Amino acid sequence: MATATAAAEISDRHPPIAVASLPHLTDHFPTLQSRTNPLQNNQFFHPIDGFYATSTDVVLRRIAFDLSRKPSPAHVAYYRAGPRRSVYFEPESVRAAIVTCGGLCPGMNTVIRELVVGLWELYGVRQIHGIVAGYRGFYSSEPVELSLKLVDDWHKRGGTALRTSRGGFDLRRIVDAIQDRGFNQVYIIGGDGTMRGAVKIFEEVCRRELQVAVTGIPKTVDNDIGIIDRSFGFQTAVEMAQQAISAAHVEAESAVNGIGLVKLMGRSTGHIALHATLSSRDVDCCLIPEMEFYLEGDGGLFPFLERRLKENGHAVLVVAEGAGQDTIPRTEAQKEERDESGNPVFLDVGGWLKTELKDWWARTHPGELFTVKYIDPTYMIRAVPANATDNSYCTLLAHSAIHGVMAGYTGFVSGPINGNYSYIPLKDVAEAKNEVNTKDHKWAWVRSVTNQPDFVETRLFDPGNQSSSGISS
Ligand SMILES: Nc1ncnc2c1ncn2[C@@H]1O[C@H](COP(=O)(O)OP(=O)(O)O)[C@@H](O)[C@H]1O
Ligand SMILES: O=P(O)(O)OC[C@H]1O[C@](O)(COP(=O)(O)O)[C@@H](O)[C@@H]1O
Ligand SMILES: [Mg+2]
Repeated sequence: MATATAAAEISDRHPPIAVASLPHLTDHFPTLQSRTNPLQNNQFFHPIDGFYATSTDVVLRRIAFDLSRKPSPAHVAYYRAGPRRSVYFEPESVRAAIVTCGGLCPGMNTVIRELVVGLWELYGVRQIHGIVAGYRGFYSSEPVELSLKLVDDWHKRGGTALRTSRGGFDLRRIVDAIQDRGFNQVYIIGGDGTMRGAVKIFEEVCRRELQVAVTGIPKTVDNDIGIIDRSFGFQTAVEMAQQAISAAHVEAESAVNGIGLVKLMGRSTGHIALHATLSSRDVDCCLIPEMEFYLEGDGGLFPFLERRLKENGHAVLVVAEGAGQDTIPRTEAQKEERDESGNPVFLDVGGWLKTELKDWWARTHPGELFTVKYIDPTYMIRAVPANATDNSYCTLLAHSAIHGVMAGYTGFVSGPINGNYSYIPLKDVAEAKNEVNTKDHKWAWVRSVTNQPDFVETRLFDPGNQSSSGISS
């Protein structure tokens, strides 16, 4: 059969699998003794064949390929997350520290709770400490003792019960505190900035030859962290974003020439705006940081909105906070402004658009009714408890992290890759970005749902404008 031949040819060309190696405590402590995983004697687990993940269980990073293209030199794969048959910690000797850093994200409390529950129930660990208010908490406050009882209902609460902050990353003092307090497992929950900090902590721990496992649990409401499928809390945030879009839609369609304008989170990536647009279907135009746009002239935002107002009487516009930042006029001082973590401070693209829209309408349609209702649900979409899907995701994430640490891995992150929980080198995650690819199918879906201009090629495809496009028949 032709297909069998094709399959044979393909397997001949099948590139080798390159497994991303993970740092392990035995790299620095080769004589460290392993012991049987206490799960073996846990009354709630009956380890059967396949229960323990082994070093040959891997997850492929990419699962979609174009067979007609030259194969890449190797498939990249990551170790599958899960309990290992042997562990490198005696439960009684574990002193775990958990810290949350950066902005809020639905599910942070669930991750903390499940780290405590997993360590306590699965592995019998009792010394679990919460670091208060982000990285600075390592050296500026007393840790809180965490117990099953204390964290019992934390998964129902938004925010982080440990509190969080930006800035305050003092590497020497943080690692001094880890050393002085005798922490040997450090669980760091945070976004891209936090992960970059975690890499430095891991490297310093190695440099000082401390027997400490460091793991990162990626938290980012706007899904800007690469390699993993998505971050926890993202789905919850998209659901909340949709409520804002619905409200904007109601306001817009109840007005005469009404524009509903919603600003959503997304500093450098427009995933929340994109997903909320795709699922809401009320959106006429979605603006994201990965795509430049312009307001007036052929193919611009305003002529497009004018057409929509003429056709439908209203329009809904969704804009990610990082969109248009290069277009909004700003002073030299504003250009330099940074938050405590060093992130650039953005100007309010929603407020700016609202003003520009009003000016444009007053200029071009004097005396005609026009309304812009601007909704900025920024903190509402992230300060809520996680939904059911995100809650179970947080649980698996936390337990995966614990299994990896107990097995002696360090300098790693757990996260789902193509739906399978995996262990990824921390450094790779800290460096990987997850931007919206405006050239791929997902963005094409957005454009097919909204029919919005692409702000680049519109004139080329406008049949009424062929002379200026250079297209000849
Ligand atoms: N490059 C970096 N090196 C070390 N620490 C960093 C770095 N970037 C950010 N941090 C620290 O990580 C923490 C969170 O960073 P931030 O950017 O505010 O949030 P997020 O982790 O959610 O992106 C802060 O304490 C900040 O000082
Ligand atoms: O006012 P804050 O707490 O600095 O938070 C605002 C920022 O936090 C975020 O929600 C998330 O950012 P991080 O992932 O870097 O924490 C951004 O989208 C937003 O600009
Ligand atoms: Mg960030």
